[in-house]
Amino acid sequence: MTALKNDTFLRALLRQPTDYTPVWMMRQAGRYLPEYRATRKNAGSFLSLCKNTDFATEVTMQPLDRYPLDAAILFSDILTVPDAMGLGLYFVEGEGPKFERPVRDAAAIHKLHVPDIAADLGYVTDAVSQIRKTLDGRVPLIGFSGSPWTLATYMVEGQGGTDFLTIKKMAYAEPALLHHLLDIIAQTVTLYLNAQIEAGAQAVMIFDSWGGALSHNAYREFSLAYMEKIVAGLIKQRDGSPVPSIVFTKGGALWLEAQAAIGADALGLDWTVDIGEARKRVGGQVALQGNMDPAILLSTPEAIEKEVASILASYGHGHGHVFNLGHGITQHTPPENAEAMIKAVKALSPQYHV
Ligand SMILES: Cc1c2[nH]c(c1CCC(=O)O)Cc1[nH]c(c(CCC(=O)O)c1C)Cc1[nH]c(c(CCC(=O)O)c1C)Cc1[nH]c(c(C)c1CCC(=O)O)C2
Repeated sequence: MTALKNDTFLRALLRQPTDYTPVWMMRQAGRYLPEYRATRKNAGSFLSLCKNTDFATEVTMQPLDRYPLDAAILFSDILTVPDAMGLGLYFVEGEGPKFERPVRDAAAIHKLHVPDIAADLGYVTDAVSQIRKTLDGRVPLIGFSGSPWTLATYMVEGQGGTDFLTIKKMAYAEPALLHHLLDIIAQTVTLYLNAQIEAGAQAVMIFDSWGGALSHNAYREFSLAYMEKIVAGLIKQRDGSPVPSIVFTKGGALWLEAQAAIGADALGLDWTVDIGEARKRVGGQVALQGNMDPAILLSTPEAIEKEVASILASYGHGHGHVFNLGHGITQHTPPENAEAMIKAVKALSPQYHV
């Protein structure tokens, strides 16, 4: 494989010196880009974009061809994992992801097993290999998965964005049953991330999008403990290079100290926390990724530059910061506003690295 021409992102995750603060955006390949909407139309649906290697590669590259980003992220979805477990993923336009066969009781959960990654998720690792070839060392490729807790919320509730009462009732009334489910998912996610690493992923991110819905104690028991197991099970690249890991609990900024102790290299931050404060709390242990409110990208280039300057200044001098949004970019973002953010990071960050 070609040597990396730009390893700024990987160095920042390992808190090594860089010349500037690297930047990428969660959901950087997506509906805010007209070229994404065109490819999606050709593919017919979002899932056929994910399942076709050429389409997945094409949309992964689209934001990189437009902007000077420092990382690529595999185009896929966290819900490929429960789909591979047989739950029947589908998308309803305007309503988001759903499952035909949610697992709500002991009978359904006891029927689940760890899928055969090569057979059932081979389309994902094929995409990883093809994207690596297409990138040709331009920037590193991020592989990803959902956290066991976040995947379990979709599997038990049957859809996202609910009040989580079905799964929370299970957590409090039948904790052993939920632990059994989380354990199967954690085993699957470990194998899945390692298969992505074998196929060429150079960093991995675990999206715990719904961890913030848990209580202080339940978060540790039902979400963080499983992410800790996964991180401990991750392998290195074929050539022995480390694969930095990023753990992102949306709504989890109150618990950064606990997150910093699980062995991941970096923590993702949403916009509810001041990044300078977060650095004071955990910066000696982990790199930090974040944390601009994606809604700021709906404003003006001037407002965007001001916010970029404020986040960079708050993190301050030194290494270990990866600039990103605090959650995925929204589909209503004007592409030129994303460009204004990326350019501002490139222009304003070198002063913090001298
Ligand atoms: C919770 C979650 C999901 N998927 C994901 C998460 C975790 C991150 C988060 O909290 O947002 C992760 C994800 N989903 C997608 C990526 C691709 C890589 C990237 O560019 O970051 C990643 C990393 C593509 C996608 N995943 C999805 C889209 C939009 C699909 C489309 O083209 O219609 C994209 C680009 C679909 C999806 N998939 C999911 C949701 C809630 C939706 C949105 C549904 C909607 O808005 O209609 C589940």
